[in-house]
Amino acid sequence: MMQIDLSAPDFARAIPILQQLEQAGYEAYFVGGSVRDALLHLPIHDVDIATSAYPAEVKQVFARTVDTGIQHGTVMVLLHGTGYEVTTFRTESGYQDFRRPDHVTFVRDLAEDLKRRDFTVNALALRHDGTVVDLFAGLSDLAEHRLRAVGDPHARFHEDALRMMRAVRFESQLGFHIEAATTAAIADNAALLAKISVERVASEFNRLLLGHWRQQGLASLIDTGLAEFAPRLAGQASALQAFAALPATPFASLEIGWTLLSHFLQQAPGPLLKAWKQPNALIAATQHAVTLLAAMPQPSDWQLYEAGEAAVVTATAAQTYLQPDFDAASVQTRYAQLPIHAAADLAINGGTLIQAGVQPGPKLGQTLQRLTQAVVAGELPNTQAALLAASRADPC
Ligand SMILES: Nc1ccn([C@@H]2O[C@H](COP(=O)(O)OP(=O)(O)OP(=O)(O)O)[C@@H](O)[C@H]2O)c(=O)n1
Ligand SMILES: [Mg+2]
Repeated sequence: MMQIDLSAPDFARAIPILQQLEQAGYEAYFVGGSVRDALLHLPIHDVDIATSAYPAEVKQVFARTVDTGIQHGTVMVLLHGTGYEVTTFRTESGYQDFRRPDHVTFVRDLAEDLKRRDFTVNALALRHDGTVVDLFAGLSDLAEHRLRAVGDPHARFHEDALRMMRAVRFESQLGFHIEAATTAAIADNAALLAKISVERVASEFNRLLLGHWRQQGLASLIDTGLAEFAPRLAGQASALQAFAALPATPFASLEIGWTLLSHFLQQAPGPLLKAWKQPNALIAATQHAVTLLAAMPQPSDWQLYEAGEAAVVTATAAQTYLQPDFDAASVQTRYAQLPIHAAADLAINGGTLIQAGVQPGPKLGQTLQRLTQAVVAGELPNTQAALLAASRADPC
């Protein structure tokens, strides 16, 4: 049996939980993504623990627990200020909606729990002494960077269709490839993706966009037909192919990814990102960046001013994917050197103009806009005297 190093602080601090469960006569293991990531020498997060103890038994073993998901078998154990999810070994059945089981049954056998998991590399269990339980050749799949469904891939994707998106996300995130039978099952079941909530699909897609092997993840998304069942990607194979063929450099932000996707799909970011239920801040940021990207490679000073700093960073980065010799730094420097960057930087405002005798109303707004443009263009100095003089000379 293979041994792994448990000195990573996240594991080390949780080991007493495994030990206390064993001392009480139960089995307990680290399971899921933390085991996979530790074996890959990647940073680990959310340590999941699985145990043969039933929820009521877990609560008897530990002084401080919180019922976070007791009907699913999960009890949160509080230790040194951290909460650890401890979940009873379970089997699942039903899945009439392709999203979640109708019934979960608590079991005492680790094998029963591991065999309902999605991929072999996610079905490893790690004991407190560092031994790894590997019932489905997950270690050799891990070594070969292979994603393989546990058991029958069709069954796994029928249980939870989101797993198909997880596969392409892991591909992008880990640089693994999906083995043939698993790929074929995704292609056969791609339509089930439509059963999954947009938020869950989007969460996987965003992680795919940010992965270091994005090209591979996108290629599988297209080749398996999954993209046909994702919001606004149906019928867009050639635009997606072009997007997937962008230089492999990872996107430094979601904004860059969505800006380029919107560009290739020729879809306005508003409706595109709303269909994906993305947060309003990401939608607004992408809208500004897409507008500026359309003005690349030579945006005017005014276009840079209107875009604002965040969109300048995003759009210049996006342009380097479209035009490898693009000089992003010089456009960013031009932005930095603009005389003003926001209305608040202007030496006058509406109130100053009214005090100087300009009538309130739409004309006032137009005058302010013209003065702002003149300052941004370097045609007027940003001083109250110069701007007031110019407002008096303003023809309208
Ligand atoms: N649709 C899913 C989601 C999760 N799991 C199982 O539950 C574990 C934990 O799930 P989750 O935290 O969502 O994913 P991780 O694999 O841990 O990956 P990460 O946390 O890095 O996203 C997975 O490893 C897998 O064993 C599963 O079988 N099917
Ligand atoms: Mg996890």
